[in-house]
Amino acid sequence: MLSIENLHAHYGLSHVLQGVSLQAGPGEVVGLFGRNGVGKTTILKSVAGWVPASSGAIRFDGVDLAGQTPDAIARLGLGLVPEDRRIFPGLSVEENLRLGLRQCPGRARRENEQAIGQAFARFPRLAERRRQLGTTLSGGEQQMLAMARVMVGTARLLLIDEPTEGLAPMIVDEIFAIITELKRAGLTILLVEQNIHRALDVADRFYAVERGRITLHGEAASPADRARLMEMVAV
Ligand SMILES: Nc1ncnc2c1ncn2[C@@H]1O[C@H](COP(=O)(O)OP(=O)(O)OP(=O)(O)O)[C@@H](O)[C@H]1O
Repeated sequence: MLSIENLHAHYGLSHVLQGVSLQAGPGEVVGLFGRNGVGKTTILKSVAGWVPASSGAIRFDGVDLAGQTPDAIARLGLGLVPEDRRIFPGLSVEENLRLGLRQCPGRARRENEQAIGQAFARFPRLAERRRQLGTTLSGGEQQMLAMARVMVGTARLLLIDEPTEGLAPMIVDEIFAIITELKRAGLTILLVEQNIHRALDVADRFYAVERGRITLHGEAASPADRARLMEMVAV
């Protein structure tokens, strides 16, 4: 479904991704782990077209994503839930949610309304606050809104960047419950998460990143692979 081969990316002269290769199959949850600043976010942003690849290939269902705009990539069915959540402060909760519909311009209005209805049914807290400005939401609610916004589109692959960062433990549970539900619904997910144990409980496989390279990959269910990962990311 997603295949990244020998991806390189730069910020100016800084060579941030130095030959990343990874795969995610249909319906898989794949964890992406590593210390701060090793390039995890840049991998997600390259896939979503927010950061251009210097070289290498990114294919989604066989389609080469090179040179495509973020909007075009989103319309192919790739949804990025960024770390900073990108909730528009001047827009209401519902207006923020409806921005997700821009990714499916050809879809019937009735289907769009159904998707909005389903999102509000799934996130009753957002439904209660639908007319409030996005900025009045708590961090957890903003994260839910960011996830709901990609869910109302036609995304089949979600790229989720540190969804539980800065959230209280109870809300973290809720976010992981949502990710588990998305997995059950058959979505493919590439998940960057500092809370490695929790992420491994929902993931099928994982990759570890060090200085812009993948240095380990393994099965989430394998105690030996988990032990190797924990050894590597331990400070
Ligand atoms: N817009 C940018 N311009 C220049 N350098 C950047 C930019 N964004 C990130 N970097 C640098 O690129 C490197 C990789 O950053 P990236 O955010 O991909 O890492 P990360 O593994 O996701 O880390 P974190 O967990 O801190 O988000 C870091 O050294 C970072 O400082």
